[in-house]
Amino acid sequence: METTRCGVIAVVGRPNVGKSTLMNALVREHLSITSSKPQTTRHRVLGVITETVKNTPTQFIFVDTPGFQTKHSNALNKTMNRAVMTALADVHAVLWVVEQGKLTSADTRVLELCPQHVPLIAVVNKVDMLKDKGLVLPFLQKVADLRSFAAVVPLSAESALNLDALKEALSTTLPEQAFYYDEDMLTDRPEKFLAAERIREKLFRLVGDELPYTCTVVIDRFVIEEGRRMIHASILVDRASHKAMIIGKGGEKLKRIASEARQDMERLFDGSVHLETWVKVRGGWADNASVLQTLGYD
Ligand SMILES: Nc1nc2c(ncn2[C@@H]2O[C@H](COP(=O)(O)OP(=O)(O)OP(=O)(O)O)[C@@H](O)[C@H]2O)c(=O)[nH]1
Repeated sequence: METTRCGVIAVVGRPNVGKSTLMNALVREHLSITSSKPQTTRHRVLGVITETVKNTPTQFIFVDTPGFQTKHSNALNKTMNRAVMTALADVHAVLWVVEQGKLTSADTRVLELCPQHVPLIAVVNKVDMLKDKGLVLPFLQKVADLRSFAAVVPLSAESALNLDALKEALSTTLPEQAFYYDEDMLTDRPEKFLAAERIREKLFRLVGDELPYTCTVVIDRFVIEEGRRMIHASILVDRASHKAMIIGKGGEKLKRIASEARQDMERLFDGSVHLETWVKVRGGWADNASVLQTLGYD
């Protein structure tokens, strides 16, 4: 039988270093949502890609994780931190992502959580931002000195620069074993989840920095009628003032959020989508563990 490699890889790092952008670039699909606001990622999302690397068919199963939180300690953040720890407990390799030129105590704290017995690769992201590429070398050395890494790989997730080098380094750390999933599998998440995430991404991107990170999206209805996905979604916010912020003047903002989210969904699902969205006020949900469970934060 032909040799194959397959493994689960956790993508960890402090908020905003580009973990979700990296996973999307690696699987070449916009699966995990991204924005310039820290804490965009709240759930574990699997991204799967199967391809031949160094003549060996290899299945990479990436687990994108929320950025590890050290600043706030509400129930939502505790749940997110637990998701990071769970992701790390049972993997074949770990990608620890940092931003070029910036090594903070939050980065090293995440590094300390990475298990010693699992191959660890340091990814130095956002190298496209460097005008003088020579500057990256001392930074790579600084990172390499922190621990015995299987590799230290500089790249740009956004510009898809040096991703092949990462896949090559990563593939050799994965065990020789049969694939876990079909070769065309992309994610373990259902369409309903991906739909809610698309809306949440637009919220993060289109509503200004004043948008409280506690707002969330719930899909109330998701049915397929004559090949068309009919989706009803509620955006849950803490206060009436947040609701006004999202709806915008004359409803313009909400219209744009829904329209851009619908277009993304049509691309992702490869089919027509009818989307209706409402904004509802539900106070204090980010601090309420049982509400979090109802909303699917596992
Ligand atoms: N210039 C540049 N920006 C990047 C790159 N990768 C990611 N970014 C930007 O960095 C920001 C954060 O990216 P995300 O992928 O959401 O980061 P994350 O680590 O998943 O963030 P959390 O969800 O907070 O944990 C976004 O504005 C991205 O566009 C890169 O290679 N180059």
